[in-house]
Amino acid sequence: MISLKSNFLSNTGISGSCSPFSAKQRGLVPKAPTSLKIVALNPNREANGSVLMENTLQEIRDGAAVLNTVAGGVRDVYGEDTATEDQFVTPWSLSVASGYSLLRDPRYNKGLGFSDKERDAHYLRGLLPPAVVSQELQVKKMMHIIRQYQLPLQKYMAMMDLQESNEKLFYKLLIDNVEEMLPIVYTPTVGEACQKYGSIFGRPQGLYISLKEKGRILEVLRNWPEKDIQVIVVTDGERILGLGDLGCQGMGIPVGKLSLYTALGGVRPSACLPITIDVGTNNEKLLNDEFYIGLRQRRATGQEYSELLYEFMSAVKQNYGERILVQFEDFANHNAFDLLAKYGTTHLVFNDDIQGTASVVLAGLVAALKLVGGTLADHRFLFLGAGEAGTGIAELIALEMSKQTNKPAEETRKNIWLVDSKGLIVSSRKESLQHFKKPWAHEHEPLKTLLDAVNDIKPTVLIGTSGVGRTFTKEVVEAMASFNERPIILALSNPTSQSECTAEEAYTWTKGRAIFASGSPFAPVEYEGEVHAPGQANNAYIFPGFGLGLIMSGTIRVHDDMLLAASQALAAQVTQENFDKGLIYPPFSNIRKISAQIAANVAAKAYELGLATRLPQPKDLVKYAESCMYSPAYRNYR
Ligand SMILES: O=C([O-])CC(=O)C(=O)O
Ligand SMILES: [Mg+2]
Repeated sequence: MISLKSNFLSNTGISGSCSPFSAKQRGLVPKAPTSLKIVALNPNREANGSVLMENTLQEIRDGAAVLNTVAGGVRDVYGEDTATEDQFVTPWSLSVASGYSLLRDPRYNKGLGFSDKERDAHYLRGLLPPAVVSQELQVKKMMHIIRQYQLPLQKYMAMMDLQESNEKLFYKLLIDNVEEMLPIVYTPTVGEACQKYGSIFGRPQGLYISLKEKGRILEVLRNWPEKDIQVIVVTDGERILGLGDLGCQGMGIPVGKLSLYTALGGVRPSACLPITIDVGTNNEKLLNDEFYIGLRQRRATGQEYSELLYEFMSAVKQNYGERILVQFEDFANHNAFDLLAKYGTTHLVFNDDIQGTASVVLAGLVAALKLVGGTLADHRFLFLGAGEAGTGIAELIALEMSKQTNKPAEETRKNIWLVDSKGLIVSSRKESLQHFKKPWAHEHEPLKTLLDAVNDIKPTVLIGTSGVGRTFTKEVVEAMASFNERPIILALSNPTSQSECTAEEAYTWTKGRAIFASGSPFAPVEYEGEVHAPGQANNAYIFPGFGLGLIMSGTIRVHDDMLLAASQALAAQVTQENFDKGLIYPPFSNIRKISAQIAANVAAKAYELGLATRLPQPKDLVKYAESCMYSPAYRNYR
């Protein structure tokens, strides 16, 4: 039996679980202007937890008080109890705030979007000025306000305020203006927001689990008002973008990633839970900052760290079940690989920095082949940076090459070279290398600098995953252009300040010949009369659709083939028109359609591998993905 409980319930003291009382006994018709109730009947009692059921419950949570649509099983009982007594065998009740509290409730608030009828029915008369406006006009007005702010951080804060006051308007605005607003709610601005998180936020946006909560994590999870969570994005704040250890202030990242889960991937907001695990920070500046919001101690490591993470992962599974997706985000290398390996076999986990980035970059490379010719195996790849992103991408390219050529990965890896802070990774360094670098230690004389490596290896593709800005120098880029007609240059580190080179540098130094994409967005560049629009090789293309695919199919484990499936789906979305502009990614303006394609491909792979538990498999997975997507349009509250 599903118990449905929302934050409103805790406000009104009405239980969300099955009640032994009849509809009338429970007084389903609101008498006072403090609360209204919706009763949801189980539309499919035999198949508890079925998609039909979940869609129904989702509708309720997403602001639908108009629920006569699904098999007559769910009814709006505002002012009229139309269900017969025996229909209330297994009811759930959901109370929705009315009047003043409704306006303060971000999930249901519509501001001036409330119609006159709704204002009468929901005790809003006089609480709003008389004008009634459409959601479209509200978006237009908000965009007008946001565009007047000079600083990206001001825009970011305006967006966070909107999310806190009118969630549907926030998502509609974000979806309808995705290319303009992505750099605000996401990289690069979210990086600055994290750096200043302590001073700019008052309201909690996610769960904080610190060492203080050790032994009580399950209890903490249960404090979160939403119960039906489908995806968690969790960070421990140790490597926030390329900005390093921001401790507890890393919370901006899970919050931002999850708002993209909804806006780009259509996962409903109430199913998303941002979490920051606070084991301390080694950032001296934060430790000495009197306004720092986290634990004032150096990072716990070793057993203390693993025990907390183990308790967290166990509590998550215990509370939300086998199908909860946990996305690891911005952990430092030394924990990221271990966590993925440790929990990959027991939980539905996904590391966005290792796997999401790999999938998006592979898609871009596959698309780029249309511009440069050849197969993946015909190219040579050189990375600057051998951490999560670098080795993750390298591994996925090697896997794809090995599938295409029928050669073992040990063989295909030989086309891929990595440079770290000590120079080219070569076999003579093997002993002192971290385990994730070892597969890339090929036979070669040691080379100290990136420039030496570029000149020696002569890569066709240069990929920056170093987290260090301006490391693709003029000499490096010019060298790439000297032996490649169209050098592929990907400067992936975030935010913009950490990008290995700018779009302008890439196009200027290659005399307009580069195929360039970056992790953070760059504006189009004009070079000798021609406009070059750089692509954004950011995992935001992948994780929302990837997650949706896992969730909608009830997948219980992530498999590398699903990353390849996501990659293929994304690469297939690049049109001739995009190629003509030198683009290797489709524009973000189509992202919901793209996410549906990715979700469908990922789900299809999950069914093929026997890892999907939601049966039977829907016939048309793309249509199904689209039908699962959250809509930010206002509902009518009758
Ligand atoms: O957040 C982003 O823009 C991409 C990413 O995962 C990272 O840089 O860690
Ligand atoms: Mg990340």
